[in-house]
Amino acid sequence: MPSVRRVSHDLLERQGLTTVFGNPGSNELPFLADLPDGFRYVLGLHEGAVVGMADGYAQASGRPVLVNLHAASGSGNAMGALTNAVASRTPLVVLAGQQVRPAIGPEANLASVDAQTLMKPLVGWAAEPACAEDVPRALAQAVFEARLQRRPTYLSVPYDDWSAEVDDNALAVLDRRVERASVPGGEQGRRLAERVASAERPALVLGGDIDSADLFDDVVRLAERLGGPVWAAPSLFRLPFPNRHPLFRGVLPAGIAPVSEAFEGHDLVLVLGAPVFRYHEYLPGRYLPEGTRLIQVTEDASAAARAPMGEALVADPGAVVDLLLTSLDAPGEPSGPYRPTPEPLTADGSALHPEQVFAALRDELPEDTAYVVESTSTNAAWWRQMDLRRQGSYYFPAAGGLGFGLPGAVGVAMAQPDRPVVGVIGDGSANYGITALWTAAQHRVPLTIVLLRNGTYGALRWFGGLLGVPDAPGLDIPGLDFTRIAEGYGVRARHVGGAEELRAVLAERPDHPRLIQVDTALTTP
Ligand SMILES: Cc1ncc(Cn2c(C)c(CCOP(=O)(O)OP(=O)(O)O)sc2=O)c(N)n1
Ligand SMILES: [Ca+2]
Repeated sequence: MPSVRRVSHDLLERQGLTTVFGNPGSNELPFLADLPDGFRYVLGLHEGAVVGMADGYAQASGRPVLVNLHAASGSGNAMGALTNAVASRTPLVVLAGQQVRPAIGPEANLASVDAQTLMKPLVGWAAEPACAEDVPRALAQAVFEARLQRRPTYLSVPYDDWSAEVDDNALAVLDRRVERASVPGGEQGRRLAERVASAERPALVLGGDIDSADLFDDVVRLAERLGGPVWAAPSLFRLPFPNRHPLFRGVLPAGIAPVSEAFEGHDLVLVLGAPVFRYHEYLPGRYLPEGTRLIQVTEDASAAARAPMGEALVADPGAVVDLLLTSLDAPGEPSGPYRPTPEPLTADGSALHPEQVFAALRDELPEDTAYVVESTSTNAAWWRQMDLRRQGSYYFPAAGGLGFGLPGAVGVAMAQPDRPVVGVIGDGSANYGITALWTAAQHRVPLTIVLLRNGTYGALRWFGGLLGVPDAPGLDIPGLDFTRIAEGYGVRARHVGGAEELRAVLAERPDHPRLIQVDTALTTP
């Protein structure tokens, strides 16, 4: 009879989870034994980097990804990075090792006490099978839950289960096919189409799911058909619309009152592929202006259930976009030229203004470059200078948890080896996932990291002013040299002084990872 391990490896192979991101402990070794050909194990030196890389890889490949972590200590290290994966609705399957069952209750060393509770409420589903024979089915459930709910799942498996033998019943899970299909048909579809068609001043709000679901070009057609303004939903982690398109009004401010002000004068706000809304600063006010109706379309039932206002339709946004494009008879036409980019601001002294760095990226890198950004005081500069017009062009930590950027860039580059990938990372953020540089070097990932060094936690300086704590301690991070840190992890690095030198270096196309450090002036987010 086959072993739990053999059946589980077979299941993972059939479900396409053959790239495993991990950091092993002794509990995990029995699962890793006899990994079949075709499996690729990508080692990260810290679990935060492991999950960040897996998150980037899963987002860029559009497929669930297996993450193999050590019991409580490894799973605990992964929590911060998991907050981003939860917010970006990334389907990660986290498989953690566990002590043998008789050793869990007495809390022997490496026992993960109450393992499936440890990761809640972060993961959408967590379990520890009651017996070895149930492991293949539980693993299949973890994969299907992650894929259906688009949320990380967690499975804790005692390490002696993998060698246990299973009967033919356990093999039944190998042929399972589990899919979701939700298209608003009949009366639901007609009513929605009429509401949108009859709106006099509609506005569109687009979420990260639009980019994740590769609807980037479809929503441009829909927006040009509707003719109204388009916003990106607050707390943007993927770009859902060309940022210089004449209809694009930018990212909605993350406060209740300013969002309501933005909707003034619109009789219908159609929200596609976003929660309503992921506010940030607490700025109380009316949720919606008088006379404005909001309809949210999302396949995330929890997001639909928890929204504080408006109507919600739990459906596939892609199917709704198709429905509206078919039913709206307004011909629609391109809405004029894309907005030109302004001259980049400059800074006093030797440091560059972030806008000069971003203008160099825009001018010197190919149009299909994918950017993974984690620099929290330069968002305004970034959107003033960048001109992104392709699906999958922009990734940002979805829950604002630092430590996604650098590992995420490695993961995106591994998933899309034929696309230029650039990480734009602050000197504060870089430290939360720095060990991913080693993995990039080991796998010779073609990747450019642009390290913005302003010597401080710039965004917190700005928040300090906002919150009346201008002289908060612990905000300066002087003396970091990421060229030497990177070289220590095996990644070639250089410091560039001026804009022209930066442009010349960016124009090179190395086939290996590199880090470019540039001193930048502090700006406000
Ligand atoms: C895991 C984690 N720790 C701490 C923070 C708090 N934090 C921190 C520490 C920021 C400063 C980031 O500094 P940076 O150098 O990366 O970028 P800027 O200088 O452009 O702000 S922004 C922010 O929210 C966080 N978001 N996530
Ligand atoms: Ca900084």
